[in-house]
Amino acid sequence: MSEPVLNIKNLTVSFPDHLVLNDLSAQLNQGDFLSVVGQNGVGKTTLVRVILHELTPQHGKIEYRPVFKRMKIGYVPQFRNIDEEYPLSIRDFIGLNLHDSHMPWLSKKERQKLDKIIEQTNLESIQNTPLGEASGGEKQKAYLAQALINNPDLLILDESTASLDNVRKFELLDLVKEFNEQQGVTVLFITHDIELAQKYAHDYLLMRHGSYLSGPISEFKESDLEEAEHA
Ligand SMILES: Nc1ncnc2c1ncn2[C@@H]1O[C@H](COP(=O)(O)OP(=O)(O)OP(=O)(O)O)[C@@H](O)[C@H]1O
Repeated sequence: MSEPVLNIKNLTVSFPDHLVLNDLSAQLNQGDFLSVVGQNGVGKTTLVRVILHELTPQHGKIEYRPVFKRMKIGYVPQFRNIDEEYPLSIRDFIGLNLHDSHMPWLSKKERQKLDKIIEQTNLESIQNTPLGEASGGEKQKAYLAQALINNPDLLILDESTASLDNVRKFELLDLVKEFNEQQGVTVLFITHDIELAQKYAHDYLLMRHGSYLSGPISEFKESDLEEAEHA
């Protein structure tokens, strides 16, 4: 049986004017690919902020496993345009997440790590292109490579495929799937795109205003989402 990575226990988060997360519990095991779905404003980003320690819940907690080491989390944000003048190449941008040495330049080991992730994400031919000149799909791949370079225990995709066309969405998620299946990277995929969740995720967590449904993605019912939308 696979090991738990995140144990979300009875999380409650409220802002001064309203309750956002209401006694939410969920578990993520090593190698899981969980899609978090739900209408705007149900608290998906709030959940990510709690996982990233940016927000403290009023009640409940998240247990990170294994407990004896600091969990490494890779994060791929939603696409946003990067200024054409942005000075770093795709390669240098990916390398920003390397922390092994205190030197301003990369060690041989770090360069090898960088070469490997660039190869694994199919960015070799454009690695020296300025990030600002890359296409939307290439930029998201660069974010993915940067998130994966330190072999994270958990990869969070926060609407990372939104505003990409279908071909680029599939390209990005095919890569994520490879890392999930071949290297056991645990994936938390926040999306509004149910078809994409059904194509790639193993399980779902449907967030509604104050109540939650979860299970294998094969058992996800569109009607549950509609019910949430009309609640
Ligand atoms: N810092 C804050 N102060 C007050 N209210 C907040 C704060 N952050 C989020 N909210 C509110 O909490 C609710 C949940 O927001 P959140 O961004 O988590 O939802 P979401 O499910 O990620 O939505 P979307 O799909 O639109 O990104 C929203 O009503 C939002 O306005």
